[in-house]
This record gives sequence, C-alpha cells and structure tokens, in this order.
Amino acid sequence: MSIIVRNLQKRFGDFTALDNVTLDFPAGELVALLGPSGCGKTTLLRVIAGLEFADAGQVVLHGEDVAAVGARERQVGFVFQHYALFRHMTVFENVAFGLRVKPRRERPSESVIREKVHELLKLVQLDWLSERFPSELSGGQRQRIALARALAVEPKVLLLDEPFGALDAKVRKELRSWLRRLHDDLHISTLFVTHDQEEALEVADRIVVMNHGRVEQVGSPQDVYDHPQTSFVYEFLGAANRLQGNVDANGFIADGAASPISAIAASAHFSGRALAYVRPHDLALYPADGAHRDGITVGVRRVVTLGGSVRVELEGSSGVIEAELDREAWRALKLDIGDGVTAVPRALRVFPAQ
Ligand SMILES: Nc1ncnc2c1ncn2[C@@H]1O[C@H](COP(=O)(O)OP(=O)(O)OP(=O)(O)O)[C@@H](O)[C@H]1O
Repeated sequence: MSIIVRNLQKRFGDFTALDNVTLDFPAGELVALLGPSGCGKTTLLRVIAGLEFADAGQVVLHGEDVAAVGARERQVGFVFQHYALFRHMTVFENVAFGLRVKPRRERPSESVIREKVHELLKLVQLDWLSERFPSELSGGQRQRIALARALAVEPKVLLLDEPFGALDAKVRKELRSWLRRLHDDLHISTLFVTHDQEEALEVADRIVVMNHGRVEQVGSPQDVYDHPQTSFVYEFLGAANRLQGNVDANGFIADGAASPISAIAASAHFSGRALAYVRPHDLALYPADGAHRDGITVGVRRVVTLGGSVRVELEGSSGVIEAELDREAWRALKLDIGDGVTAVPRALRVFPAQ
C-alpha cells in the first residue's frame, strides 16, 4: 500500500512538531525516517497510524484519504521501541491477540489461529519459544515477537518506531539485517524510525532526513550520503570535516589558509562566507613540498589504526580535521607526528554560511 502525506502540520502548544511535511512512499518500500531527537519522527508515524491527529494536511493510504478512518481500521501494524508485549500472556497468546479480538464475523477459527501464529513464529525464527512468557525472553527476541504480533493482522503498512533502540549494539546489528531479509520476503510498505544513521544507510531502500519538523532530504542511502543537499544532512549522515571560510572567484579559502582550493570554484553558485564539508575518506594527503597546492596545509597530530584503515588527525590554522586512508597508503607516505602535509579534498561541498 502506498503512503502519501501532504502538507502535514502539527503543533503541541507553541511547539511545531511537523512543519508542512509532504512525502510520497511507493508501495513495498522499506523507508527509514532519520533525524535527531525531537525532530518529529514519532509524531509523523503516529499521525499516519491515526494515533494522533494533524492540525492540517492529509494522510492518504493506498489512494484513500484516511481522515475519517480510525486507527483500528487503517490496517497499520505498529512496533515501538519498548516492547509492548502483554506480560501475563505467553508468546503464542501475544501473537494470537490481534486475531482473537477481531469482531466475531472476521475472527478466524481456533485451528486457523494456531496455524497462523506458528507460521509467524517460524517467520521470525522463534517458534521454539511459543510457550514462554515475555520476561523469559531476551530484548532482541521480544522485539521479534512484537513484530510477529504486528504482522498477525496482515497490516498493509508497518510502522516501526526505533524497534531496536533499546538493544545493545551487536544485537541491533543482527536484527537490522534480519529485518531487511524479512522485508525482502514480505514487501510490506514499512516506515522505520531511527536516529542511527548507520542503521538507516544499511537497511533502507530510501531515507527521509528530518530536522525541526521539516523534511531536509529524501533519497536512496547512496544519494543522501554522496549528495547531501544541506549542511545539516552533510553533518548528520556520516563523518564530515567542516571548514569555515570564504568563497570567491578563485574558489574556497579556509580561514587562516594561505591559498584557495580552486576545484570548487565552478560548483559554488555564491560568494561570501561559507561552510565547506569534506568526508575523511575524501581527503588525499601529500607531503607539504609545495607540489600539491589545491588543498590546505596541516600538521599530523595523531594517528589511530582502526582495522584496515588509518585515521589521521591533522591540525592547521583552520582547526583540526580528520583523514581516513587505508594502511598501505598511509605507510607509503612515510609521515610522522608533527610532519607537515597538504590535505587535498577529492570532493568538497560548500554551503553559504547561515
Ligand atoms: N503529546 C505531546 N505533547 C507535547 N509535546 C509533544 C507531544 N508529543 C511530542 N511532543 C514534542 O514534539 C517534538 C517531536 O517529538 P517526536 O516524538 O515526534 O520526536 P522524535 O523525532 O521521534 O524524537 P525521538 O528520537 O527523541 O523519539 C518533541 O519536541 C516533543 O517534545
């Protein structure tokens, strides 16, 4: 089922939680809603689910404006960060719950319920836990059961609000690839709230980046990572070095730098104060022998080896920046702490300073 929201506006007192949000999600996608705490992600999910009402705007599910459709009738499955399993019910009964409370004429027979619940428990690979109570499960298992319970009523849309947020990093990582596989099998249109950019980049077909109740950018993970449209998206997604300076006809000149980086001259459509961004892996390092001029002069301050790559902290008149290169490339440079280098950005994005 496709999900469209148009011009959604939601205020809590003086605070604007959703500010003219318009989004269009094609059916069957796994979409991550990504943004810092308080940017309106949960509010957007709750409005789509019918648990909260917008002050203005429209929610259209599969072509139908659902303004007059109650939460129960929207065929939306919801999984929250904190497992909302019923503590006094077994795993089996938790998953069966949504089927048992259906109106009598829609309620499946007991044998169909049994079959369906076991099928769902197999799908989340926890059939062997069906007689346990929630307190006898790990956090990751509880979230998988919560998902099985949400799936029991055959929702057309799945809304997941930081479903793995309360779990430790390792379990979280396992569950995110598990969720991806599950989605590939089921293809239910899914909105997945997270404030973890790595999670969004790894799992989603499409990412919506939100900030202060507004949509900053929508695109594939690759697109939002490689082509951030705003300085906020650049900083929020992935590591980024930020340089303050000025743009003029010669290019970008970082504060305190002796010469400009001219490579960006053509791509900057403005002049004046600017913020320039470069990812650590997009910085090439050269000995500061004057041969490479299109960069900034810095000194090596600290070197950290992380698995196959090396993170180099560099300090110059424009502050501290980081470069990341593979071990071999670093070794070949034969540099030591304190040595001078020219750091040349392979990709630099400039935005007008606000
Ligand atoms: N019922 C409410 N009454 C008043 N303010 C609210 C209410 N619900 C949410 N807010 C406020 O609206 C803003 C957006 O909240 P929301 O829960 O949507 O953010 P979020 O992006 O999901 O954040 P988090 O990642 O921390 O869960 C927050 O500042 C929050 O305090």
